[in-house]
Amino acid sequence: MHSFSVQTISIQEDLQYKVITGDAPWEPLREVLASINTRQAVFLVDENVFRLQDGFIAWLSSLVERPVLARIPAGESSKSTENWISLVNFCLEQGIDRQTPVVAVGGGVTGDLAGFVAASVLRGLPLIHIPTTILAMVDSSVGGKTGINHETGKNLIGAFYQPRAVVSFLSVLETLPDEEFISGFAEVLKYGAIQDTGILTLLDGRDILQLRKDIPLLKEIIDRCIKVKARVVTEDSKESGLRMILNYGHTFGHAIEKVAGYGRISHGQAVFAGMMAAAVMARKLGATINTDLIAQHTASFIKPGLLDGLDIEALNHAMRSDKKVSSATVRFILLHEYGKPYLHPVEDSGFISEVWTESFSEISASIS
Ligand SMILES: O=C(O)C(=O)C[C@@H](O)[C@H](O)[C@H](O)COP(=O)(O)O
Repeated sequence: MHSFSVQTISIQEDLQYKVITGDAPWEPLREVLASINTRQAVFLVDENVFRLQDGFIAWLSSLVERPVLARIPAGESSKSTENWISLVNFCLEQGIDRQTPVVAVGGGVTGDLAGFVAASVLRGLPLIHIPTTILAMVDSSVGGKTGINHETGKNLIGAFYQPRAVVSFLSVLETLPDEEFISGFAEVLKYGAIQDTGILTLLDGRDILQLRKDIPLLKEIIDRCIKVKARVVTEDSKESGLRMILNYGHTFGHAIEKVAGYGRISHGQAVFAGMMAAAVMARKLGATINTDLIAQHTASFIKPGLLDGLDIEALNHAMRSDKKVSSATVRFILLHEYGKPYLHPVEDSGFISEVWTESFSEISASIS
């Protein structure tokens, strides 16, 4: 028998990249594109951005000699194998090479799908994220999680694939619909719950939509979220441990999205409900948490009836495909207290069902 060893240090392992936010950071974006030294770029653009920001798209296209653009339909159901292969085909029809960057312009759905296209075409094209929603700016564009959904569950097909840069044009938030603006704040509240509890204090007693008018505070909150994410992903890029805390509310939330049918309940709404359920579970395990710091925002996320009719057995079944599952046991991110998250395995599905029932009742009571 012969054996040989291979030591791999891929560009993805050593990649350090900037996450830039600004009203209109055109110069940093030009520098990123120039560093890739290519005349062509593939822009994969959220259809809502095309509709609401056609001038912005025209400017972006003008940054390269040979831009090619494809639209990505809005909504979580766009994260499908059909759309993935359609975009792969589009890229391969453009005469690209391994230096041709994919530029993802849009929200979380666009970033996840376009990121997975970049990760898979020619075994990896340079990726630049230009997030246009709060959710994408503070969360999905940072950290390299890319992928699409499977009938079994959310984000079950994908890759860890880091971008060359993330460049956020805060000016595009002006046309972001209120519902999308609020949805991204589920991830903002998540960062407050798991690490930067000052974020919860900043939002305490505020209507989230007020922040549309308080730009300095909005910028501070966005930067504080990115700072938390950048630190966690730097410490644990492949989610072997610490990074799981970023999944707070998601074990419940992803099950809600799947059972409701992708797109009926937004990721933000589902994660908000998931954080409420995680707080119920933590309380039942003995934690004393002032849930009002999050619960006070319930009416912004959950409209009456939104969660009605979700079958608890189906929710429990959907959880079993969560990527934090180990040895067939579902594992939750819970809080000892705000800022102190931990990973907790639960084998008793009856206990999980009780948590669903109690949290849906609490949510319903707080919005009736
Ligand atoms: O970046 C991470 O790690 C996260 O878990 C961030 C989440 O907010 C985000 O929604 C992510 O896409 C969910 O990841 P998944 O691995 O649970 O599919």
